[in-house]
Amino acid sequence: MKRTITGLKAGEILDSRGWPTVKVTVRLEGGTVASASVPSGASTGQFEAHELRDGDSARYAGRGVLKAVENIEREIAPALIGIDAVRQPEIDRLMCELDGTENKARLGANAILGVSLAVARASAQSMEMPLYQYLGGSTARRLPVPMMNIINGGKHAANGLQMQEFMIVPHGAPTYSEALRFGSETYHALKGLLEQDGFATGVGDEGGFAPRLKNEREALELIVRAIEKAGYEPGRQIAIALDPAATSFFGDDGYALPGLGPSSISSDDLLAVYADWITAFPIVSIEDGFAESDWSAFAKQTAAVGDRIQIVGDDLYVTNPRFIRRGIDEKATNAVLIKPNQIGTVTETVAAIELCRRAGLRYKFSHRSGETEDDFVADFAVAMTGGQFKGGAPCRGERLAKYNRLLEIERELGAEALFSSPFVA
Ligand SMILES: O=C(O)[C@@H](CO)OP(=O)(O)O
Ligand SMILES: [Mg+2]
Repeated sequence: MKRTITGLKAGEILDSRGWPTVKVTVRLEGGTVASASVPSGASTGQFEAHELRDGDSARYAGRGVLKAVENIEREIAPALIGIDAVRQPEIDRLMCELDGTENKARLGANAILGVSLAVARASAQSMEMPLYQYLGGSTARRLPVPMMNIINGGKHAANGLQMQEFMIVPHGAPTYSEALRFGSETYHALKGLLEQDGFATGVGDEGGFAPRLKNEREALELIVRAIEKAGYEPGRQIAIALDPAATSFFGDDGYALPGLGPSSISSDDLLAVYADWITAFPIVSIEDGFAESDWSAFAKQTAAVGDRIQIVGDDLYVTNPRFIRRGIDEKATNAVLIKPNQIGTVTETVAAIELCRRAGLRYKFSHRSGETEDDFVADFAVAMTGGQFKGGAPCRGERLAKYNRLLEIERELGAEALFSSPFVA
C-alpha cells in the first residue's frame, strides 16, 4: 500500500466555545485522505506547548489561528511531502526541529499537533486499521472508565464555584457501555435535584451543570444524592473525582475559596479540607488539588493519602517528560494527566506515557474544555490502555463524539473488550 504524504492542507474551524482552532487534512499517495482538529484549554498550565494565536484584534478578538494554518501549508507541508506516513516518530521529530523552539512557539503547537494527529489517522486508514489498533497494537482492548464532569466551576463556568470539575466515576459498572449508562442516569438525576431545589440547570464549558451553590462541599453533597437517586451505591458503583485546577484560585495570600471561608487558606489548610472530604465522600481521585508551583503540597498529599486515592498532576506536568521526571523524583503524585495538545505531538505523548509506565504511575487521558467533534483522543486512550478517560458531561456533541466512539470500539471488540476499575473500591 502506498502511503507517502502527497498533500497537507489546513484551515480555521470553530471549537465548542466558539473560538477558532486548526483543522488539518492529509492526503496520501494511494488516495487516502484524513483530517484531524485541535482542542484548546481554558485552565492552561504555564509550561504547556505554545498555542499560536494571531493576535489581530480585528478577528476573533485576537484568537484567530491563520498564522498556524499558514505555517502548516508553507513550512510543514514542504518538509513532510514525500515521507511515508507510517514514520510517525520521524515526522514528529522533523516538525519539532523545523520549529526550533523548546515549546513549539514558532510554528505553534496547534499547527504541529494537528498535523501529527492527521498523519496518524491517515496512516491507520491506509492500512484499513481502526486507529486504536494502529496506535496500540493488535492486543489493545481495554476500554477506559469514563470520568464525567457533571458540575462545572472555576474557569469553565461563571457560577462562583472556584473548583473546576466535579466528576462521577462509574467504575463499578460491568462494562464501558454500562458505565456510560450509570453516568448518564446520574446526570439526569442531578438535573432533577437541581430543578427541585430551585437551581438553574444551565451548563458550563464541559456540559456539566453550573448552579450557583453555596460552596464546593454542597456540590459533593448534591452528587452523592444524585447517585443515590439514580439507584446506585456511592463509592462501590459510582465514585467521585475532582479537578480543582487549583492554580486558578491560588494567589500571593494562598488559596482563595470564598465559599469555604472568608480569607485565603494555606496549602496545609487546603490539604486538611481534602482530607476531610476524602473521609466524608467517596472520592477516588484528585487532580491539580494544588497550584502548579506548589510541588511540596502535592508530595505531602501523596504521602498522606496516595495509598487510598489517586493524586493526579495536570498543570503540574503538562504531559511533559521533563516535569513528570521531577514528579517521580519528588514523589509528587501517583498519576499523570495526559493531554496531547499540552506537549504537541503523538510521539511525545507516547513518550510521556512510557515514562509513567516505567515509574509505576497511573495515567489518565483527557479532552480539553474547548473541544471539536474530533474523536482521536478516544482511540488514543484505548490504544494506551490506561483504563481511565475524562471527557466532560455525557451531553453536547463535542463530548459525545468521544464517549460514543468508545461505544463503537466496545462493540467492535465484542467479547474481547476489557473493562476494569483502576481504583480501589
Ligand atoms: O483542567 C483540565 O483538566 C481541562 C480539561 O478538563 O480543562 P482545560 O482544557 O480548560 O485545561
Ligand atoms: Mg485539569
